[in-house]
Amino acid sequence: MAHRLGVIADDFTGATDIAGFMVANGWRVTQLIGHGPAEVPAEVDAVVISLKSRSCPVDQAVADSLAALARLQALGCDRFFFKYCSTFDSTAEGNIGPVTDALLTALDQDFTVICPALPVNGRTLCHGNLFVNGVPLNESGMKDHPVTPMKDASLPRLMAAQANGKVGLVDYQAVLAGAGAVKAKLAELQADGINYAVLDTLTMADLPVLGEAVSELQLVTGGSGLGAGLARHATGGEGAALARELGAPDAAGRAVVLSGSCSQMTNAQVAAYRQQASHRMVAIESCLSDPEAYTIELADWVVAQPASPAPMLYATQAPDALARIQAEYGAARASEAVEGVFARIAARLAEQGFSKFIVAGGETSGIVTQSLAVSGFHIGPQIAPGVPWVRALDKPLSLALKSGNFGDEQFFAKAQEFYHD
Ligand SMILES: Nc1ncnc2c1ncn2[C@@H]1O[C@H](COP(=O)(O)OP(=O)(O)O)[C@@H](O)[C@H]1O
Ligand SMILES: O=C(O)[C@@H](O)C(=O)COP(=O)(O)O
Repeated sequence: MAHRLGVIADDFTGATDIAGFMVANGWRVTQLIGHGPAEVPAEVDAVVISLKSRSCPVDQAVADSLAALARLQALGCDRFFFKYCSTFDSTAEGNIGPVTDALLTALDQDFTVICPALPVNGRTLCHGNLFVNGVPLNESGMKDHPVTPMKDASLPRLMAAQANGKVGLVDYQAVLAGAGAVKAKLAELQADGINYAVLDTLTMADLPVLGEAVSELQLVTGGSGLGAGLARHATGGEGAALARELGAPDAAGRAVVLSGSCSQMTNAQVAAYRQQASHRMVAIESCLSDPEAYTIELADWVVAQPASPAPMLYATQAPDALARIQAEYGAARASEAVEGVFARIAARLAEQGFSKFIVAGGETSGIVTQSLAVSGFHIGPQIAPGVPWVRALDKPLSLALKSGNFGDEQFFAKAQEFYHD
């Protein structure tokens, strides 16, 4: 019987990111949310479960990930992929280390790989250090992330700080030498008692090589690039067009843009879209003081705007403004308040017939998707690398869930070019 890959993704944009890349490389993929259906179509090559475990308490992240593992096993998966961010979003407490350790233990394994690289979006790995568009991770915009500011670029150090095992490296020389050399290096590291092997990666062409080298591991961990590599190695890229068709958005029904990311790229996207469409800023004071009334006010505003281009609500702030807000209200309190208002607005607009939600931000996408109560997604065409349109399995709703730093400045407008009758 063919193998089926089970993917445990630590946030919703990450889940659609890897699902989109696997579909673009020829795999048939179903994405499930929370307690979705107990069965998936027989021909599915991979099942992706979207969690919201990136920045929750460690115990909860571990429990949710183990529950997802059990569910994937029940769905016939026999190999597993822990998907985290291409910028390794985590802290010294976790959650990448503890979740990886728990999954290894549950699978009775002691060895896996670490590969967040996604070269098409500028995430590369060299000598174990993670770069974003050529800049070390800790000098990139990720140093100012509201929830997981990244202060180091060394994956061996970042992993060692939050996991129990030992970290080793498969350096780029081995990757250049091909899948056989990578396999040999992995075997050597494992024999030396290493538990996690960081995989250097500089180009998209490296990913099928790595996909081949790790295809027999019970558990791999990393970003959507490695997912693309596994699918490409398995299929040679055949079958992608058919898989994409299922998830394209319908022209019927209204759309809204909800931006809760404060990343550099989202700031640029919001600035560009402000020139093109009706827009309104979400005020933190009102989110905190009277979220119910504010939700109604903002949703009514959206409904009153012209339908096309889709109106935009944004909480997006530049780093200095965000720092002021966080100093005044507390980072966790402020972000929860903003997320709560976006969740309520999405539910209210769906009740009023909105059928397309273009959402910026991983946490924001998670809360919006939960609030729309969908059980899972068909994966559609990619608007930008790592951002496919997805269509709910059980209701007429389409979503574009954009990771903070993905897409170019015209992303919000581009997303609206994919509708079909
Ligand atoms: N104006 C704001 N004030 C405080 N927190 C905010 C503001 N805007 C957004 N946030 C919070 O910042 C976090 C951004 O995370 P996320 O949605 O994952 O975006 P990204 O993908 O860029 O990481 C969310 O929890 C969001 O609610
Ligand atoms: O791997 C990635 O970069 C994305 O899939 C992702 O997880 C990004 O997270 P957010 O920036 O929080 O959306």
